[in-house]
Amino acid sequence: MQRILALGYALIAYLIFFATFLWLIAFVADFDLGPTTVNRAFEGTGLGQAIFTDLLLIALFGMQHSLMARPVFKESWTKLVPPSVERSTYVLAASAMLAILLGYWHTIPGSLWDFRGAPIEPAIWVLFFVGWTVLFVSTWLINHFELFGLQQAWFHGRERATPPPRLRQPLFYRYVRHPLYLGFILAFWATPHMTYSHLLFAGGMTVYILIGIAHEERDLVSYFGRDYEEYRARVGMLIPGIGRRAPPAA
Ligand SMILES: C[S@@+](CC[C@H](N)C(=O)[O-])C[C@H]1O[C@@H](n2cnc3c(N)ncnc32)[C@H](O)[C@@H]1O
Repeated sequence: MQRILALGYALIAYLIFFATFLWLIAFVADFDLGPTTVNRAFEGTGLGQAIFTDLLLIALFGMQHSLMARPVFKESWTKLVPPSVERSTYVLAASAMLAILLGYWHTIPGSLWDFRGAPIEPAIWVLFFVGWTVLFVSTWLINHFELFGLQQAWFHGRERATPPPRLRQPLFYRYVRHPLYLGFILAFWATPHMTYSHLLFAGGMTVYILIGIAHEERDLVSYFGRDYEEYRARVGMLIPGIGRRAPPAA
């Protein structure tokens, strides 16, 4: 019974995440499909309050992600949450924080560029969708079901131990160490209409991604050791060949 509950919980967490993620895509694209978009959210507050609120929302989102993903945090809270649904609980918390970010976003008036209707507009949309595609494919290259907590609950249900994570370097991972984050960055910046609202979102999230990479790589080095250090010395961070780190001492 407990195993079926764990699997049901993992599935619900996955579906909630999926729905929130679709909202994120529509939000960034400024498609009126979800409750808000980057340019059609809260209005009417002063500029200072809007910027402060948006930066606070991004910071809260980043803190939840960074804190809950750390091994030391996982170690302590798996005393409360069963390990089989630890990742699903993370996914659920991340979806809640994302929904808060998108739902309470404050629109900022004005724009930096506007290529809507210009010949370059289709190329920008292609880049936008390439970003989401790279991101989605990268989840499968890492391990889609493990990333979203389904594998852990499934293995628990079948009374099998979850296999330990492996250092993966297929396809995009041969050229950059963080293709999934690169996909986010492309999708956030490739817009035909860069409003100041969108600029704050893209800029704030990019800064968070760079901070997240530093934390993630620290954990990857401590888990995979020399293998990750060698990978990091050979492969660029977000752009091929750029952001390689000094090789480990022999
Ligand atoms: C949201 S994914 C992002 C992966 C990667 N940073 C990227 O942008 O493609 C984060 C998880 O992937 C894991 N991870 C990152 N790089 C990995 C690799 N090369 N092989 C296996 N797992 C990796 C991290 O330990 C973390 O649990």
